[in-house]
Amino acid sequence: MRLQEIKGHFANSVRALEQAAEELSETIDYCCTVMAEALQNGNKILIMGNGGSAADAQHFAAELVGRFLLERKALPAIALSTDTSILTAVGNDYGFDEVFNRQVAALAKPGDVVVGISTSGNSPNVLKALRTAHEIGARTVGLLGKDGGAIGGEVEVNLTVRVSGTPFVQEAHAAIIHILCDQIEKRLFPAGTLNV
Ligand SMILES: O=C(CO)[C@@H](O)[C@H](O)[C@H](O)[C@H](O)COP(=O)(O)O
Ligand SMILES: [Zn+2]
Repeated sequence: MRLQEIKGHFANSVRALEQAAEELSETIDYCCTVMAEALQNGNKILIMGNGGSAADAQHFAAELVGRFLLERKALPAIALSTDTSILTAVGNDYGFDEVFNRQVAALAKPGDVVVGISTSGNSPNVLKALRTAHEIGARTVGLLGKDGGAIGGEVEVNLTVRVSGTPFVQEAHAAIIHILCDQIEKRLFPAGTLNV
């Protein structure tokens, strides 16, 4: 019974990856172009999400500021889920729906890329911040799940892994983040040295 459950989880995860490969590869390619062009123009990438997606936001920013596989210069990316003083001050004083919005209002510039990660596509704090990003003139990307939710209807680049089950969506998101990092590095640093 337990082994069936374990294998069932793997099977659902594989299905989420297959769905993403089938339906999202072209949009992922376009997303890489948007991000690579922004970085080439001196803009930055801001990334946010709640819970497991907060961890994904940090993971993505770390790969860009540090490195994914290529030895190359640092790339500007900030996870908006990391500063406990900002999160607690803004959450306490203005409410939880403001924790990312306030940071986007402070940091985003026209031409930056603002990425919202949400498995439901409905987290109000992510949606609000993406609306502000759009008003500022930043490009908006949604790394989403299920039916894409409210965020799916508003972002410029919609990467929705159309499966139910938060863990399986998150597992596909992790793969998409690695693909984005890989492609961004290869496009910006074709002569970069490989570190494996
Ligand atoms: O990692 C998980 C579940 O796998 C949770 O921490 C999950 O991320 C949290 O419940 C989030 O608050 C869900 O938000 P969202 O993905 O719907 O925007
Ligand atoms: Zn999780």
